Amino acid sequence: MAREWAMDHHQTLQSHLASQGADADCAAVIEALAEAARELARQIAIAPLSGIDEGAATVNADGDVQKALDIVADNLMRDALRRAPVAGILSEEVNLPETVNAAAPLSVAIDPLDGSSNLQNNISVGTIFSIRPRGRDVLSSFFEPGTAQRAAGFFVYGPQTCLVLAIDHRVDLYVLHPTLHEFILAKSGLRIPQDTPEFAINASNRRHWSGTVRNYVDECLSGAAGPRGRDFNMRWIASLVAEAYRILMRGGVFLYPADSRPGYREGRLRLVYEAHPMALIMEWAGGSASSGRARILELSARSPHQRAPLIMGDVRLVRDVDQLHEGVEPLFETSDAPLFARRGLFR
Ligand SMILES: O=P(O)(O)OC[C@H]1O[C@](O)(COP(=O)(O)O)[C@@H](O)[C@@H]1O
Ligand SMILES: [Mg+2]
Ligand SMILES: [Mg+2]
Repeated sequence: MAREWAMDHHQTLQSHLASQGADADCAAVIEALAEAARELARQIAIAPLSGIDEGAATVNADGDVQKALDIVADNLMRDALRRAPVAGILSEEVNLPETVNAAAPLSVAIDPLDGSSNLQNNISVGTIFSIRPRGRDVLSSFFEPGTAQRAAGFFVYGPQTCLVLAIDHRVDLYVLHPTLHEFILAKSGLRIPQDTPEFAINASNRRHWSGTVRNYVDECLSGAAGPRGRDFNMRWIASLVAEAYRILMRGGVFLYPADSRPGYREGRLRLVYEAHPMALIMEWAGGSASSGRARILELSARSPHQRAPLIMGDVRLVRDVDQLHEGVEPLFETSDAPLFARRGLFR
């Protein structure tokens, strides 16, 4: 007999949200996303991942090459959100936020397919989302700090399709049951395991990093004999959702810092639909997320696709990186950049 998750009496996403008294509008948005994710998981499973049949390459608002599945994912997610109580949608794949129903209470920022630059390798990819109250107008919801988020989460399309959901100050894990076709609660109240000596960074960028980041990684690499006094393990999956999932399961720290390459002076990851939702998930699972100089949840974007450095995971490991930044002038980010102010371009 194969082993299965001890799925909590087959409690579905819908029944669990209702039993926990989740806000009805938030629940409707999450359920709409889950429906789209079920279909996206199915399409990923049958699509060519190699890029062979993809036709002409297009680029998104940020200049990233779009894969055919990026477009499929974007259409599925935005179609689903248009049927939910949503005022506006900001998608990685679209230049400007879309207005859906200006009177609706919530707005959603979304990375429809995260990790897609490595899709051809059949690694885990995912969908990241951030649910926020509608601001004075549709645009302004996306320029609030991350503390304004009502809920956030990500789906992983991997060996198992799952949903990690941060809502009402807890983080729950649901797994898509392959025959019931429902997201079933697998664990409520995830907590990041502490003191796991493990870091994740794309070390091929070492020559572009600041001295601070280089110092931190060198200290980890020097192991038990070095200043951190422990042997560290290293991981790099190149898929943010898979890295975040690993941290929730095993602990450790993830870094995508700013570096000196053109276009990377504020890091690679996008603040509103990558760093903000991951930061909420980390904090509500007992961890933290920082840019090295500020708490990610306190940063506001100056433009929809604003980037930010992201260091996330175990509170103590994130604090070690923050401490190395103390008193060191920013090398790449300028301190007058609106990323460091409370509001940005549209105000
Ligand atoms: O290829 P790099 O520079 O290591 O970057 C990997 C990072 O880029 C991303 O793929 C960016 O996300 P998208 O695939 O949504 O653009 C993250 O998932 C991942 O952490
Ligand atoms: Mg992404
Ligand atoms: Mg993406």
